[in-house]
Amino acid sequence: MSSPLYVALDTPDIDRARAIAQAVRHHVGGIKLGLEFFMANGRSGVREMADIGLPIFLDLKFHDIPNTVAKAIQALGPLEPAILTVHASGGRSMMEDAKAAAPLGTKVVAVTMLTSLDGEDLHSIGLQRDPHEQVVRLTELAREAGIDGVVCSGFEVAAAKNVWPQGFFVVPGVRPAGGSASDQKRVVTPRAALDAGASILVVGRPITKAEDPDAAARAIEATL
Ligand SMILES: O=c1ccn([C@@H]2O[C@H](COP(=O)(O)O)[C@@H](O)[C@H]2O)c(=O)[nH]1
Repeated sequence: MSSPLYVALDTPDIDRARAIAQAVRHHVGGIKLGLEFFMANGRSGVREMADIGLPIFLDLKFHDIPNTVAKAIQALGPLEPAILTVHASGGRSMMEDAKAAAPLGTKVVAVTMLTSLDGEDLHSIGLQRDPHEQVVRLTELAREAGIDGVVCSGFEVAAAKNVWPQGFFVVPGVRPAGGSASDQKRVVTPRAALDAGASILVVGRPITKAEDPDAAARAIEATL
């Protein structure tokens, strides 16, 4: 069985991204490429990374009207990413159209509440729910829209799975015990995220900023 650990290669430097991917390739299940990488390297950069042979998670977090999101996803179709992301707060129609536009083998997952936010942040944008309620509500909406799963923190994944037992659950905001949270606010350990029901874990800086990324990935894998 392939590892549930996906490494987030958040760099605009494709040579660096390739070098880290090559170093950790035997200890991760896939590569996550986000906005930073995509804005610098575009579709050809994604193709080059796909040549390494690991599944590609293209995390561009689309959030726009349904037509625009669907057309953007159609344009990415030839890349056939294993996973791509939209924001659940874009609404049910947008998620439905995103799924319809995606290649058959691509999982479409919706970000519920960014792991860099906490309850106070929710209130500051006018939402009175707590993170747990917000994640559960948007998970229900994503399930109703017929997409494949959601992104949430390790704190809410068990509750999300409870309302959607067949869903696919992506958990970022993952830190080895004692690791620096940086800009993340809802953080759990890899083991805790998996025990709570994560389908895959996304880990970036604890691996990419380590002196020895391969050793860091191995150490995380050993806890799973
Ligand atoms: O809620 C979310 C959704 C996506 N992310 C992405 O995951 C990685 C996390 O990187 P770290 O360096 O391990 O913090 C990053 O690419 C984010 O864009 C997230 O953190 N939270």
